[in-house]
Amino acid sequence: MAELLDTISYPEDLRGLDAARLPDLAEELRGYLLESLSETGGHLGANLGTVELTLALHYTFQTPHDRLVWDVGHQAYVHKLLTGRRESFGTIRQAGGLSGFPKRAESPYDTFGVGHASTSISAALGMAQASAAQGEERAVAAIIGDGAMTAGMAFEALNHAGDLNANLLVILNDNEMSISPNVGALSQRFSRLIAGRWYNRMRDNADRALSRIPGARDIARRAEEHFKGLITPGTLFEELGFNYVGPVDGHNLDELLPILGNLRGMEGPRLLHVVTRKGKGFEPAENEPTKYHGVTPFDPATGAPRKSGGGAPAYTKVFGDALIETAAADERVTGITPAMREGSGLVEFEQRFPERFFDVGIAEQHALTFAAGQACEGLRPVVAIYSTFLQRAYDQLIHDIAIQNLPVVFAIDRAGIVGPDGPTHGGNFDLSFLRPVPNLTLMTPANEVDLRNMLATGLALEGPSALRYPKDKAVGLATSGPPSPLEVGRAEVVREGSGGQALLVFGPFIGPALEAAEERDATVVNMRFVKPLDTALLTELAATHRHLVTVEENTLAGGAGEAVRAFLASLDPEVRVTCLGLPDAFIPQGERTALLGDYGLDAAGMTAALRAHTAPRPVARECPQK
Ligand SMILES: Cc1ncc(C[n+]2csc(CCOP(=O)(O)OP(=O)(O)O)c2C)c(N)n1
Ligand SMILES: CC(=O)[C@@H](O)[C@H](O)COP(=O)(O)O
Ligand SMILES: [Mg+2]
Repeated sequence: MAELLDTISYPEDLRGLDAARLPDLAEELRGYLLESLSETGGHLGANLGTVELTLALHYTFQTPHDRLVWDVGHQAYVHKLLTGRRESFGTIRQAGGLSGFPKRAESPYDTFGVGHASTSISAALGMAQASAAQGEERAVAAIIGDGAMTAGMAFEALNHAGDLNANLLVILNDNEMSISPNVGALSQRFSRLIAGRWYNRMRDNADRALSRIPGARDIARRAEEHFKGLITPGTLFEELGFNYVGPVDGHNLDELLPILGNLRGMEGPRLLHVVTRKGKGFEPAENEPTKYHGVTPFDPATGAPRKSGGGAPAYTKVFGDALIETAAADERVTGITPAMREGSGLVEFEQRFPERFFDVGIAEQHALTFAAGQACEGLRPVVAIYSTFLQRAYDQLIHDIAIQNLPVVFAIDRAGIVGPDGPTHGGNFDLSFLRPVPNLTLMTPANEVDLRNMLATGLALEGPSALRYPKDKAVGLATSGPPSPLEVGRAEVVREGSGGQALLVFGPFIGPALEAAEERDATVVNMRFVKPLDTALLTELAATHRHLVTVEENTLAGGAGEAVRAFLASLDPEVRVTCLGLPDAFIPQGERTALLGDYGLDAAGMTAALRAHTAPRPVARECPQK
């Protein structure tokens, strides 16, 4: 039952409640989250951990006039439930449904579109500065987790906020977790502080004792500030110009409400350090916060997933196993992840090679240049990174790695369509932004055997390389034998056809391509390398094939198909090239297989492309006479 929650559609309804009712509402929200997400899946742990904080924020801040900017935004489901989206909450992360992250187009309460970490303070600072410049009286708060606080961008923003002396509240939601347990020196200091709650009790006891001695409290306060500086990171924030308050219990509304009420009215940069528990109120999630960071539909009674895995391993696991095999054979190999140990398949690698595993936190730029430094000293670093998050370190890839031609291997996961996470997490662009980079070898495995061999290929190169693969199960081939290097720039003819047409696939499309090739007796080629292209094979094909269809799970703009088309245009303009890939758009959220079909990246789409060959060539439009 959620009789209180049923009365709340918007924050003004919430603010009409007596504060004493809020703990009951918190419990109803937790029950609602568990029930709904047990059906749909989603980011469970972080949302259970921010129930009270979200209530307190919408209760004390005059939203939407006041601005709340969520960092990453995966923890903003309660925010959505309280801002007019309870009825549609069951559609979250599904095609046509609510986004899993705050999205400006979705609600005026969603002040900034997020999904990638560590942007909230910058955006909130921009809003605070603009509001002040326009004479708008409004409170602005960024809510950032301890994981997101490990990114350099967060400190760039703190530094600037202190410089501007901006009216900005930063709320650090510290649950000692990223997706994995949080990493970094700052996180360790936070943990000691939280563990050191004795610090607060000791201070309160001393305060009471000294209050009876005139003047003693001032001396003690100064001593305390010094002492606090010795053991709390609050000093770090205070050095950046922030008034640090905390740590406070992020589940205690009696603490949160007055503190947020006071901080809202204060001026200048303030930072409230809030301590929460990821997964709060649901024992399985409290006990295994990493496992319950992102969940598929589950049994709310036990937390067990409704559907078990099974079938061929995901490419992520194929990569993780191959990295272990290559590292076992070559002690120079290291594995580096920017805070995505589980998602990138490195859990077992860390267990096998703890001294060669590096989780650098949410710090993609640092991850790449750290790898560059390792490579300078003869190591063979492998950076395991999602395509979408690699976007954040593009300059490091070019400037620190490619220009110096350093042997860093990029194992790019979640390439192409990601599904429920939607546009902010799409891996649509990596072929386009990597192809122009000199010195870089760019590979698209078509199956698990290719993936293993391409890892070995990259590790054998003296310069940078990248292999990219989707969030999907592998095709299920036997992977006997150790990963072994391929001949760089050589494609694999999978089917010899005599119909004068060919399907050239970049990635795991051989199955649907073979299906589509039957009807017209088309040739099927596993291209394997986007860079360098197998131009010798393309030259050979062009002599006997008058229509080539390229297939890639990447935006067409600047993609692999364009490389093929450019080469053939220079060779024989009469050869027709049809490119299948993603449009010039951000791919919406939805179910991955359905989305692949929507864009013709399946057997039906390839068949249609081959059939179109008989269609008359589009007549070039007459250029209008000047
Ligand atoms: C730039 C970037 N890198 C990685 C991620 C993947 N990611 C999503 S949430 C998360 C952990 C965030 O930890 P924290 O900010 O502490 O939030 P919590 O889940 O603990 O509430 C990570 C690494 C991301 N969203 N953005
Ligand atoms: C919020 C965030 O960025 C991550 O939790 C991301 O959703 C993980 O994606 P996967 O579920 O594909 O690992
Ligand atoms: Mg955290």
